[in-house]
Amino acid sequence: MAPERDPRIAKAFKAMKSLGICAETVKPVLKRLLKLYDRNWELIEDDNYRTLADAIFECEDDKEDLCFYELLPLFSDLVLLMSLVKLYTLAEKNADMINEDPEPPSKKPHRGDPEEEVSSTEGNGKNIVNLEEGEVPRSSNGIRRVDSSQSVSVHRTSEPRHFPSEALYANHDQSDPDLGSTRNAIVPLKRKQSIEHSSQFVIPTSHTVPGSTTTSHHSDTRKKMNGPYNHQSTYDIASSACGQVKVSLTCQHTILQHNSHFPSPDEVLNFAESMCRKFCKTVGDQFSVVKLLNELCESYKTGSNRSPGNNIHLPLRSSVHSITKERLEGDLGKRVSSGGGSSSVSRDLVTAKKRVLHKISDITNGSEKVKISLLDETGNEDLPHYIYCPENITYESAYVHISLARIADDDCCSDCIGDCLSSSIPCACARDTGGEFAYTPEGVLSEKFLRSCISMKLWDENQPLFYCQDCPLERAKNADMPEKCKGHRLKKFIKECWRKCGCNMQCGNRVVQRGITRKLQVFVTSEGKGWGLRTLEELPEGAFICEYVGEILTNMELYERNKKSSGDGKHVYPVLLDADWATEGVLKDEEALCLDATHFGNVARFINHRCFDGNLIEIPVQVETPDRHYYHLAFFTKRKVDALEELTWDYEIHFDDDSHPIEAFNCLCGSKHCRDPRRKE
Ligand SMILES: C[S@@+](CC[C@H](N)C(=O)[O-])C[C@H]1O[C@@H](n2cnc3c(N)ncnc32)[C@H](O)[C@@H]1O
Repeated sequence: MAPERDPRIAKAFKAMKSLGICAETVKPVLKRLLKLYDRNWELIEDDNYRTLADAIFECEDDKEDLCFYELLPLFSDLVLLMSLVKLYTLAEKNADMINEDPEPPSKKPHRGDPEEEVSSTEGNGKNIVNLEEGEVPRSSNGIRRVDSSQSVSVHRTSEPRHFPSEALYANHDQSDPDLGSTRNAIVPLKRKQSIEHSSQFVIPTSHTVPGSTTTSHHSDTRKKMNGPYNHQSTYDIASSACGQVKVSLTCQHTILQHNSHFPSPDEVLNFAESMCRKFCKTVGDQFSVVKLLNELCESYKTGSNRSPGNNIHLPLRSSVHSITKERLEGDLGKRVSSGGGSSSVSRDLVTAKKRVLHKISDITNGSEKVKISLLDETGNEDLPHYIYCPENITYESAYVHISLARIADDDCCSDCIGDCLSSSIPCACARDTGGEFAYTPEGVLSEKFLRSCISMKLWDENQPLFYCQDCPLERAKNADMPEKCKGHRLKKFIKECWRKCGCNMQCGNRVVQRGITRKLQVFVTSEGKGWGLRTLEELPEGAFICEYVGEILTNMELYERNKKSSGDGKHVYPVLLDADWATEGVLKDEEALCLDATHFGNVARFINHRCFDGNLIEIPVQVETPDRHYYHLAFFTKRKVDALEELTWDYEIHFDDDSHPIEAFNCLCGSKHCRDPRRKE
C-alpha cells in the first residue's frame, strides 16, 4: 500500500498554486527546505508560506544566479566571527553580567567542541548567521541573553536581492570532511524588531580597516521614532574585488548608554582576530578577519556565476581551517601509525580529508615510550603512508644474526654491576671509544666524542675516505663489470652495553637502546619540504633524539627496489650501513646492508635534509651484534636546539650525481652552505 501523503504537502502546493507556481517548481524547493529545516513545517508555513515562496522565487529569479542554499557554506565561517563580535560587545557592555557567568567569555568559543559553543549558539546547537538586516546572534550557554548591538551582514551591492528570510541559522557541526563543517539546518529568524534609542553620541565617519586595502566607511542613520533616536551605523568591512559584494557591520546604538565605550570596527576586528588565534590554533599570525571576509565576498560573487545545483568550491579554507573531529584523529592515527588498514583504503580516506587539519596525538600507536604527535596546521599535506615501526626489521635477505654465542666474553662487561659510568675504571664496552665512554652521566654525548664525530663528517676534500676492493654498491649496479668503489666515509662507533653485560638498564652506557625520550612532533614545514620533525622542548647539545629505523635491506634489494619505484620524488632517503666496510675484505651481498624507512619506519623518516649545518648528526651504534655489518644509526644534537626548531641532518646527497638511483630533490634547506646548484637564492 502506498504511504499516505502528508496533508501539509498538499496545503503547501495549494498555497503556491494560488500564487501561480506549479507543483513541479514547488516540489524540489520544498524538498530542500524540509531537509534544511529539519522538517520543521512551522517555519515553512509561517506567514502564509512566505519562506517557501521566497525560496522558489530566489531559485527561479535568475538561472545564472546561485540559489541561496548554495551560499550557506560561505556563511558558516562567519559564525565564529559573529560569535566573537557578539562576545566583544558583551564583554564591553555587560561587564557585570559577564562577571556573573561561571566561565569567562574567553573560554566560550571553541569550534571543535559543540559543548563549548560561543554565545551565538542556540540551545539547539544552531549558530546564527544574519544575512540581511543585521540581525544578531542570540546568546546561550550560561551567558544570559541580551540584545546585541552589532551584527555582520553580507550583501551584494550590484543587484539587491532578498533571501527567503531575513536571517538564517546555520548549523556548524563540522562533519563535512572537505570543509570541516556542514550546514544542515537553517531556520528563519523573526523579523527584526526596532529598538529605541535613548541618547545620541558621535561615531567617527570613516575607518581604514587594518590589514586590508579596503577602505571602510560608515553611514550613520538616525531615525526619529517616538521621540528618541533609533541610531544605526553601518561600516563596510570587506568586499569582493570589484565591490559587488560587501560585508558590513551594522551597529544599533539604541541599547548602549551614552557613556559606554562603543568599540570601533578596528577594535572589533582586532578582538575577533585575537580570539580566532586563541581558539583556532590553526590560524597563524598571518590570519586576518578582513582577508577572510574579502574571500567570502569573492566566493559569493564567484558562486553566483554558477548555476544552481553546482557545488561551490570555497577558498575560505586558506584563511581558517577547521578543527578535525576526534573521529578523524582516531581513524587516521590508527591507519597511519599501525598500518592496520590497506594502503588503498587509507589513501582514499586521506584524499577525502584533504584540506582538513591533520592532528594525530601519537603516530607511534603506543609503540614508543613517549607519544609523538603529528600536526598539519596548513591542511594542505597528505598524511604519509607507511607503517610505524619502533625497531629495524629485516626485509628478506639481509644477514642479521643476533645471538649471545656470537658476543665474546671480552666484548661485554659481565662483571659490571649497576651503572658502568659510575665505575672508576671504564669497562670493556668503552674499549671501542678509546677507553672512554661516549656518554656523560647526564645522558648526552661527551663533547670530545661529539666534536670528533662532527669533524669526521665535515664535507671537505681532506676527509679520509676508504675504498672497497669490491664495492657492494657497484656490484649491485652491475654485477658482471662493477665499477671502482667511489669511496666511503670513516665513522666513529658507539658501543653500548647489552644483555650479556652485568649492568642494569639504567646504566649510562645504554642510551639508544632505551629509545626515544624527547618530546617530538611531526609537522608540515613552511618551506615546502613536506613533513618535518621538530622538538617541542629545548634540547641540550649531544642529546639522543631517535635512531633511523627502517627495513634492513641488502644493497642489491635496495637497488632493485629503487629501479621499480615510481620516482615521484617523495622518497625517504635510505641510509647505507657502510661505516665498517673498510675493515672487511670482500663483503657478501647479504652482509652489505642499508635501512629503508619508506614503507616501515619510525619518526626519523620525517627528518629533512640540511646541507652542512643541520642540527643533528647520525652516529653508528653497536648494540647487539659483534660485527658491524649491521648496527643502529642514531641521531644526536650537534648543538643546543630550541623548542619548536626543526630537526635536520645532512643526508650527504651529491646533488649533481646523476648515477644515483634516487633523483635528488631540489634542496630547500635554506642553509647558506646549500650544495644544490639549483637552489633558490
Ligand atoms: C626522509 S624524507 C623527509 C620527510 C618528508 N619531508 C616527508 O614529507 O615525508 C625525505 C624527503 O623529504 C623531502 N626533503 C627533505 N629535505 C629536503 C630539503 N632540504 N629540500 C627539499 N625537500 C626535502 C624530499 O622529498 C625527500 O625525498
